[in-house]
Amino acid sequence: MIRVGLLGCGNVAEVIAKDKSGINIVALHDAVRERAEHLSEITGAPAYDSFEEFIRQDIDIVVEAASVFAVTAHAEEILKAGKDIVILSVGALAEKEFRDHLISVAEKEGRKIRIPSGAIMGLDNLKIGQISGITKLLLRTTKNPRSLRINTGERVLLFSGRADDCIRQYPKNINVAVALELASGHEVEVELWADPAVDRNMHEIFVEGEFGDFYLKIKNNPCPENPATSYLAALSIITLLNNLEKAIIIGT
Ligand SMILES: NC(=O)C1=CN([C@@H]2O[C@H](COP(=O)(O)OP(=O)(O)OC[C@H]3O[C@@H](n4cnc5c(N)ncnc54)[C@H](OP(=O)(O)O)[C@@H]3O)[C@@H](O)[C@H]2O)C=CC1
Ligand SMILES: O=C([O-])CC(=O)C(=O)O
Repeated sequence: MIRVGLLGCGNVAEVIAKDKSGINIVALHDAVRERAEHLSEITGAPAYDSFEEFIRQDIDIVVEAASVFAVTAHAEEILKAGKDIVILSVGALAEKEFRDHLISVAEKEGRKIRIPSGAIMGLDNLKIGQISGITKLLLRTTKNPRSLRINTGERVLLFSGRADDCIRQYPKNINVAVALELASGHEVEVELWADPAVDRNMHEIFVEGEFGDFYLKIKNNPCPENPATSYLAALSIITLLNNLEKAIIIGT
């Protein structure tokens, strides 16, 4: 059974920890000790105060659900320790130099970097952009101002531009833009809106290309303790882990 280490023990990790589908969590680490200890009570897995101690454990795959900064700080070491990694804070890979370096480390070590679909649908077939022309790729994300930690009584456009610039400004809110970019192999135009009238995290994706066009709108329920994070992101990781060893792979 695959041995999973959780790097980051916040909202997403708690949903994973409480899942009953048989995920084998063997080690926990969080910058905030109490959070790792809380998940230790739920899972029975030990919580490690230091990352170095955590990564020495007998783990097959580390699930990162911490922060963009955690990926920058630890992803290379995780791969070099002989473990695969699931990266939810995929915004860390917006920087091409870092991304290429990490991929070359994974290749050298014979390990895999897995990017879950996270808070959106449609990432699977968008990979056709790697072999076929895409002429438009726009992500319009709308969240309640509370999620974005701002105060406004009306709908307001906070950002319009490139994904790498947006994730630099909103590292906890727009990882999906970078996931879209990596899947499709194309730059994504990003709009980030704050709207007090919405209570769910909404992502609209507009794509046009040689294949035709599609429009996708998803209205995500937030995680219980963190309105910025969609519950779907945690479900996406649980599903990824459950499918790792299956003989049939569904979706592009
Ligand atoms: N790709 C996608 O579609 C999605 C990506 N995300 C991303 O997933 C991540 C997890 O989300 P969520 O569970 O809601 O976040 P939370 O803030 O609830 O939990 C993250 C935990 O990780 C800790 N942490 C942060 N950096 C480090 C580090 N370097 N080493 C150890 N622990 C660390 C945090 O501590 P502290 O509070 O002190 O920082 C916090 O306890 C976020 O980066 C979020 O932006 C979320 C949803 C969708
Ligand atoms: O959870 C969401 O809706 C999306 C999100 O925070 C992110 O992409 O970082």
